[in-house]
Formats: sequence, C-alpha cells, structure tokens
Amino acid sequence: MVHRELPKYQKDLIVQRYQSGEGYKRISKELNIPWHTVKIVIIKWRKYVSSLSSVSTGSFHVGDYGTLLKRFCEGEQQCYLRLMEDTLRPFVPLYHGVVQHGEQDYNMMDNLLTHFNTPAIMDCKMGSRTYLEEELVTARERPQPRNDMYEKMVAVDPEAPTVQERAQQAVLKTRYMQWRETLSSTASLGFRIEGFRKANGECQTNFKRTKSREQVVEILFQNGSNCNVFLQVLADFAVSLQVVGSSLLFVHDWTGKTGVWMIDFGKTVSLPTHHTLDHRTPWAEGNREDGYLWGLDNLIDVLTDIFGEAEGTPALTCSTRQD
Ligand SMILES: Nc1ncnc2c1ncn2[C@@H]1O[C@H](COP(=O)(O)OP(=O)(O)OP(=O)(O)O)[C@@H](O)[C@H]1O
Ligand SMILES: O=P(O)(O)O[C@@H]1[C@H](O)[C@H](O)[C@@H](OP(=O)(O)O)[C@H](OP(=O)(O)O)[C@H]1O
Repeated sequence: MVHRELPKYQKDLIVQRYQSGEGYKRISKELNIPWHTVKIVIIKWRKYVSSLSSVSTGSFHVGDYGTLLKRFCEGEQQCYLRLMEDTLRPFVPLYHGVVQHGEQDYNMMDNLLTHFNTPAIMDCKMGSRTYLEEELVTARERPQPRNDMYEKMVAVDPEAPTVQERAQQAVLKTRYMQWRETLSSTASLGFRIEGFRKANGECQTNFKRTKSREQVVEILFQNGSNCNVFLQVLADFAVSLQVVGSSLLFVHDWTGKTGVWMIDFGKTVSLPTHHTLDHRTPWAEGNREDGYLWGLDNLIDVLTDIFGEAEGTPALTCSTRQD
C-alpha cells in the first residue's frame, strides 16, 4: 500500500477537530481521509505534545522571554492565582496572567526548560484518580460515549470494551479514565509515568501498561539514570486543594542541573471552607480525596530505592529561577 503524507493543513484540521471532541471515525468520514491515517496523525500529535520543548501546537505556544502559553482554562487560571500566594509557589511555574494569541486566550507561565541545556524530561501524572467527581456525575446524568476513546482502548487491549461498548464503538470518558488508571500504576501506586524525552530528543510515551512497581523501577532506572533527584518537598502541601490530573515535571541536563515542578492544574480546585484533604486516604465518592501524597510517598520510595538516600545525591532543586 502506498503511504501518502498528508499536507500540514489537513493534519492541523484533524487535530483541531479531535481537540473539539470528535472521534476518529467522524473526522475520517467528513474529511475523507482513511481512519487509520487520522489515528496515526492524532497519536503522533499526542506524542509531540507530551514531549513538548519547542511547542507550537493548538494547546501550547512558546511565548517571549522564557514563557510558555497554554490554552486558557479558567480552573487552571484560578489555581495558578492561588498558588502564586501559597507556600507551593516555588514548586510551580511562575504565572504571568492571561494573554491573547490569534483568537485564543492562553495562560502565560514560565517555560521551565528555558535555563536547561538540551534537557531530558519526565512527566509523572500524580494521584490515585485522574477525573473529578463532578465528571462522574455528568457522565451519569448526560452520558456522552466517545469513539476516540474506544479506539484508544482497543488499540491497547482489544478485549477491554464491554459488549455494549463494542456495539456502540464508544466508551464514556470516565470509564476510559478508570480503565487507564487500573491498567497503569495510578491505581496501585498513586502515580504513573506519562512520558519521557531523552536529551537526544528521543521520546517515549508508551507507558499505558506500566503498572507494577518493578516495571516502574525498570523504566525510571533505564531512562532516568541521570535524574538522581531526591524528593522531599511538598510537605507543606495545601490541605484545602483537591489536586487531580496534575503532573510532576522532572528536568535535568548534562551540566548536572536538575529541577522538579508541579504542572497541569486544569482539574485542581479549592475545597469548600472547612473541607480539608489528607491526600492519602483512599478515594470514595464524596470524600474528594486525590491520593496525591500517597502517590508522592510511593514515588519517593521508588526513587530512593534506585538512587539511594540524599548523601552524595544533590538535593532536589525545586526551582532554578531567581524570584
Ligand atoms: N511550564 C512549562 N514549562 C515547560 N514545559 C511544560 C510546561 N507546562 C507543560 N509543559 C510540557 O507540556 C506537557 C503537557 O503539559 P500539561 O500536562 O500541562 O498539558 P495538558 O494538555 O493539560 O495534559 P493532559 O493531557 O495530561 O491533561 C508536559 O509534559 C511538559 O512536557
Ligand atoms: O493519556 P490518554 O490515554 O491519551 O488519555 C487522555 C488523558 O487521560 C488526559 O488526562 C485526558 O485529558 P484531561 O486530563 O484534560 O481530562 C484526555 O481526555 P480528553 O481526550 O478529553 O482531552 C485523555 O484522552
């Protein structure tokens, strides 16, 4: 079969439609492009986004003066505004407000890679769940099964969909997210490896089935051997924030510079007054626990196993900028 490279405008169109929630099949039908070509474009695009360094996709743009623009999300803006006043401020990118780029609003923040020299990066999604309780309620009240998530599911495990899902060729987002959590180490360890970009630019994002502690250790050891960071931060973790779907971004380069930051606050929300979380109690619907610190405990444990305790190991530099 002859492989035809799509022109860029068509790839952009596919990504645009995918971002607005359309499934592979519909995009394929309406643009008259074979669905497996659509799928490949989306997979490549997602890899590209998760390997971001010189970003210019629909969701991110590199801004001026070492900044990064991320597609506006009001929840994330509120969270950043709060974090700028919080003890966690040194552990997150500095937030610079909302800017417009073309027709789109963006949250502007520090680009964490600015002061690194050909850095290697690792994105770990933290917490024992990756969706909000509100998303569960919406899924019950107004279910919107998604074909793109069904396709992603069968691409990993053709046996995973139920008979009904197979008939619909679609799954609910919360069902997909829960399946992802149990397939990976999110449910068992409270964090999962989302992706790596090595210093040579090689990207790895195929960690959907990385679940056991042994598998996690193997991948961290193989790919993060220079990432000898020792995590002992975040002890002051804000008890009144519910942190869902947020990542820790590990960065290091050949000069020995290392850093780790919390990023991605689209699903981090302030809790009602007097409602606090310990971030370790297992989640049950209604208690809003996010398992963040449980995941962090496990991650520290795994990294300590691999790289040893702090002596001789550079203490983690949580922020490399001068405030
Ligand atoms: N401030 C930053 N500086 C440098 N790189 C960043 C920054 N924020 C995000 N990135 C890069 O972009 C990637 C995706 O970021 P983020 O998790 O915020 O995006 P997202 O679209 O919300 O992801 P998800 O699909 O998990 O919800 C990260 O893995 C990281 O490589
Ligand atoms: O990693 P995968 O398997 O590709 O799955 C995606 C991942 O779970 C993201 O966290 C989620 O975005 P949010 O965290 O923003 O919900 C996205 O939902 P989306 O397709 O609705 O953006 C999923 O498709």
